Amino acid sequence: MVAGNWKMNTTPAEGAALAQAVIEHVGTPGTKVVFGVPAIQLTQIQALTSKAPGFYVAAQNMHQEDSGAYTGEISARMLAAAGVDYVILGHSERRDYFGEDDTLIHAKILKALAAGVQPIYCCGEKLNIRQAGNHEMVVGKQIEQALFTLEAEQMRQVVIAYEPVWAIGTGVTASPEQAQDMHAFIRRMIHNYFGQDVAESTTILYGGSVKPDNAEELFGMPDVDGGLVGGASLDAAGFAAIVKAL
Ligand SMILES: O=C[C@H](O)COP(=O)(O)O
Repeated sequence: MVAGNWKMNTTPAEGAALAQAVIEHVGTPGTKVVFGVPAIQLTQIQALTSKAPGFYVAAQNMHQEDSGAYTGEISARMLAAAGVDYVILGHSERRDYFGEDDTLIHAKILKALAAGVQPIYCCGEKLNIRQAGNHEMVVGKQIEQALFTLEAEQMRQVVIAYEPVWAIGTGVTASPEQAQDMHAFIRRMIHNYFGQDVAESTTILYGGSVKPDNAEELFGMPDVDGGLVGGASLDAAGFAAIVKAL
């Protein structure tokens, strides 16, 4: 899978043009291609992807309750009813700027699964944690808290995105070996808790300064199943090149 996270970029007109251009550049993809778009564009991009085999649409966030007095929020039920396929949960920007922790993210994951929207669960360590050599401990705890009460059948619906925070939007990407080591660690954790079958079928994406010129090397690592792409997903030709690298 290659998922683009547009974050808070593009107007509806710009978003429609971007998605259309990517679809034209890529043609029929040999992998799943996901557009993670601003909420206001979900129905519009869904209308495009529903006619383009291999393309899907993702929300960038949702609320953990079904409905109620939560001004400004969107529920999993609404996403499902709008035909949204995936929802990005636990992105480091949600954790840092909106105070989301793994208890809250876990609640959101359960709601998304119950509604039939597949979570793309983001985890990853900050630079000081990596420098102290504690990255496996921190990411391990994130995985455990967010995912380790799910049933195996629920876990099969979850996509994991490992995004070292120090690589997001910085131009500094993890080396292919650093990405592989962490992905293998995450897959071992999934294996130990959910068993081999689930571990092998779980898609683990790498995110953090993925660009057309480093995608092939990163995606070439055995446990890297694709990417969650931020900045480079806003350029149609560049994003298409990343899709083709996979
Ligand atoms: O969700 C995507 C990540 O935050 C990566 O962003 P980036 O590719 O701009 O580093």
